[in-house]
Order: sequence, then structure tokens, then C-alpha cells
Amino acid sequence: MAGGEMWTQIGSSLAGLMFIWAMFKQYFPFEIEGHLHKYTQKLVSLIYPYIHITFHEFTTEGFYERSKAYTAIERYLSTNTSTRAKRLKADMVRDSKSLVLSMDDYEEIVDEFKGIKVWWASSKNIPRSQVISFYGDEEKRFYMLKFHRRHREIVNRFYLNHVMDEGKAIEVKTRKRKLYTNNRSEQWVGRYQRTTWSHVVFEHPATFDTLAMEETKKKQIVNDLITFTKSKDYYKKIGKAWKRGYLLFGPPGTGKSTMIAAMANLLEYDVYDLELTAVKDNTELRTLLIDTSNKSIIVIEDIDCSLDLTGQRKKKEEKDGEGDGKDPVSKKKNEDDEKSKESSKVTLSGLLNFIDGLWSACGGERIIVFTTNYVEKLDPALIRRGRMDKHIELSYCCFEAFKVLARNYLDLESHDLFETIGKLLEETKLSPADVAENLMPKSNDEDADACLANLIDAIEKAKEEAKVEEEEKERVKAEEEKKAKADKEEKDKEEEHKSDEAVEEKKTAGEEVRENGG
Ligand SMILES: Nc1ncnc2c1ncn2[C@@H]1O[C@H](COP(=O)(O)OP(=O)(O)OP(=O)(O)O)[C@@H](O)[C@H]1O
Ligand SMILES: [Mg+2]
Repeated sequence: MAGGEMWTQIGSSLAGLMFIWAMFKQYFPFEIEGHLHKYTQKLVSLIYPYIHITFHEFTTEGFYERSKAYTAIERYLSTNTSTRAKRLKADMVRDSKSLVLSMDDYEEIVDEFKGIKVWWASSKNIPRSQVISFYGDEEKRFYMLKFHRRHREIVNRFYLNHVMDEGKAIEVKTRKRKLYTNNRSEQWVGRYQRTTWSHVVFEHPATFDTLAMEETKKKQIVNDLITFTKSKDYYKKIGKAWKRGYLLFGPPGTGKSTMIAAMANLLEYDVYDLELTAVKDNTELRTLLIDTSNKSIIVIEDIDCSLDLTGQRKKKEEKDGEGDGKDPVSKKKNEDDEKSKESSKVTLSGLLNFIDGLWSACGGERIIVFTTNYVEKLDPALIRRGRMDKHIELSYCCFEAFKVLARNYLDLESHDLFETIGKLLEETKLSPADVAENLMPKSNDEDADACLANLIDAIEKAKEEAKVEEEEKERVKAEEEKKAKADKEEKDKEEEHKSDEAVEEKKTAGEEVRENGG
């Protein structure tokens, strides 16, 4: 038989077989077909003992959102593949600091875990239809995991969790961190579009190394923060939500905001800067809280100014006392304050709920930081331990803090003038911000000596000013005391006079009675 003839015959017999199979299938009992399928599967699994799991890039129809599992696998494999796979694909992924390397399509790599071997392959489905998609690329990518069926238990229970955890950790490490701020609720457009917060890339350069404060205190804070991040299981064990509150207090320019940036850089967390005066009420506050992500620091700056958090009772008392409006400046300020309070109805109890109510436990790994210049003004309920677990006082610049600043600003470890400056700083209150400003060279020809001399001048000037202020205070105090004394004397005199009059009246009344009686 000639070759061509043979192929024609095979073709026509195949077509015949297909036709018979189709006919047969139509009359074939449903149950028997099921059995047939089962046994074929069993037969295949006897010869082929591997299990496959696929992870698609896009899973949900409609919402075109990348699958979290796919992203985590991609990051996990990116660390493994870049050393083992031969063909790699580099991509600038959204929110990532640098290029992400992943294995190219149809590459396969072997991974080992607890002594077992698994295979990862990347692949894609190419669409058959030539439809132009609204989303552009219609190829459907997926990762396929292959492992022996006797390892099913280990893969299901441990390996997949391991991949997810590692992948997420790599993602957090390589992401660009963000600084969020809350929008006014008029700008919120539905809940899906995440318009409650807007963000920019967080790029503050402050670190604990550049932060000027006593070394021991700094170490304590760093240890506290690191212990917190590693305590997921501990918090679970003691039945507490995984969050921690910090209260930073101290005079202006002592490094409260700088410390928050250093915290975020140390832990690689996002920062949510919550502007309370833009929040209308407690419900909005809760919505904002729910919309924050894990691994973040929620900051409320100048908590004493943001709201009247001292409660209704005190507010009323203040109104009674201050309402005379003698000073037009303070009157205007009061009016402004009232206006901002009116527009924001966040209450103390709402804020307490935000910090440690039931809702605060959704998600985890969050740090809440309050800053204030006047810690004594705050309601004790707000800053009790458990809400604000750690109170950190940032104070005026001490010698140790100065040395950090000198190292940062002038690259100086020691200098003849250090001793003088140390002594001066002990006697004067100068914030690290002021010290830093004086240490910064103002022109190219200003060297370290000149900067230190500037600082000494500034400290001496501050000392002089403080002295004048102290004297003025003393004078006012003495005057007030003198006035109080004079007032008291006058009052005493008046009372004496009144009691004299009363005695006189009594006398007259007695005489009248006697006269009438007689
Ligand atoms: N402890 C510090 N270490 C290093 N730099 C500091 C420190 N304190 C202040 N500075 C410098 O002073 C500037 C102002 O500091 P920062 O904004 O942190 O002060 P603050 O305590 O938040 O003040 P405020 O109470 O007014 O908000 C910063 O830009 C920083 O350069
Ligand atoms: Mg600040």
C-alpha cells in the first residue's frame, strides 16, 4: 500500500471510531460513564503519582485584582529562581522599591522543604479567540506546583503556609512604604475605591542612629519595638489584640515627629497620619481605622489641640471662667476653637473605642502614637497603660544628645569646646531643634569651629533670655501676692466694719424693745 493511501485509511477509520464513540456515549448509561471515568483516573494515578496545584494570576471575574496568593508565590520564587532558573523575567511591580525578578514562562525549578522535593513551573494560557480585551493582555498566567502524592500532607499543612508567609514577608521588605493622610468624608467615593486615605511615598530619612537622645533610653525603645514585632504568638496567648500604644510628650522641637519617622523606618511600617479635626464623627473614625493596613503606625499629632478630649464637664467649667472676653486675641482663638470642635463630633469615648475597642482588633501589628506638648492636659483615661502602653518623654537637649547631633551635622566625635557646651547645656533649656539649627553650616566657608561658636552664642543668649523671663515671672508673682494681700486686708476691714454695724443694730433693737415694754 502506498504511504498516502495508508494515511487516508487510518484517517477514515479514526473518524469512524469517533462517530461510534459519540453514538455509544449517547446511549451509554450515566452511572457506567462515571465509573469508567473513575477507573481511568485510578489507572492514570497508578502510573503517574504526582499532584498538581495551579495558582492563577487573576481569580475573581469582574474585579481585575491580582490574586494575593499568586503575588506571594511570585515573590517567594523570585528569591529562589534568581539563583537557579536560567531564563528570568524582570518587571517593575507597583509599590515595589526595585525590579522584581521572576522566572520566565515555561521555566521550571525545584524547591526543597523539610527533605521533600517540589517543582514549580510558570505557564500561561493563550486565548483562542482574537478578541481585543479592555484590560489589554488576555494571556492568563499561572504557577503550577507539582509534588509526589505521598507528600500531600506536608505540602498542604506546612509548605504552602511557608511559601505564603515568606512571600508576604519579602513583599513587605521590598515594597515602597507610604505616608497616608485621611481625606474629608465629602471626598470619599464609595468604599471600594479606597478614598478614605490618600498617600504619598514615605521617604523620611530619620533613623534611631540620627536621633539625638540618651543612648540607654534609645536602646530601650528600639528593643521594645522589635520585641513587639516578634510577639504575634505571645499576644495571641495572652488574649490581647496585637497592637501597642506610644505617647510621646515634650516641648516643641524635641524630636517627637522625628522619632515617629525613625520608628517607621526601623520597622518598615507604613504611616497613617490621622488628622482628627477632619473627622466628622465616631463612625467615620471607625471607618478610617478599618481602612488601615497591618504593619502600620497610626499617628495622632498634638492630641491636646486636636479635640476637646477633656470631657463635657471640664468644657463647661472653662466656659464659665473664660467667657468674659477681655482679650480680643484669645476671644478670637476661642471662637475658632469652638468652630473646629463643632465641625468634628469625635468624642473621647469614640477615640478610646478606636484605640482599644472591639474594632481595634481587626487586623494586627499596629502601633498607635499620640504626641503632645502638654501631657498634663490629657484625660487620664486616654493615656492609661493598656491604651498608651509606653510613655516617652522627649526633653531638652542634654550633652549626650548634643554629641549625636555634632556627629550627624559636623562629623565630630570630640572637640575642645565640647566641655564648655556640656556645662552650658546643663544650665539652659534648649531644644534639639535649636541646637541642630545652630550646628548646621550656613555657608561653605563656615567650619566646625565656627558652628560650635555659633551654638555657644545661642546657648548664652537663651540663658540670658531665660534669666530675664524668670525675673519677670518673679516680679509678676510678687505683684500678684501684694495685690492679694491688699485685697485680703480690705476684705477683713469690710467684715470688721460689718460686724460693728451688726452689734450697733442689735443694741438699738434692744433699747426699742425695752422702751415699748416699759
Ligand atoms: N531628638 C532629635 N534628634 C535629631 N533631630 C532632632 C531632634 N529633635 C529635633 N530635631 C530636629 O528638629 C526638627 C524638629 O523636630 P520635630 O519636628 O521632630 O519636633 P517635635 O517634637 O515634633 O516638635 P512639635 O512638638 O513642634 O511637633 C527636626 O527636623 C529635626 O531635624
Ligand atoms: Mg511634631
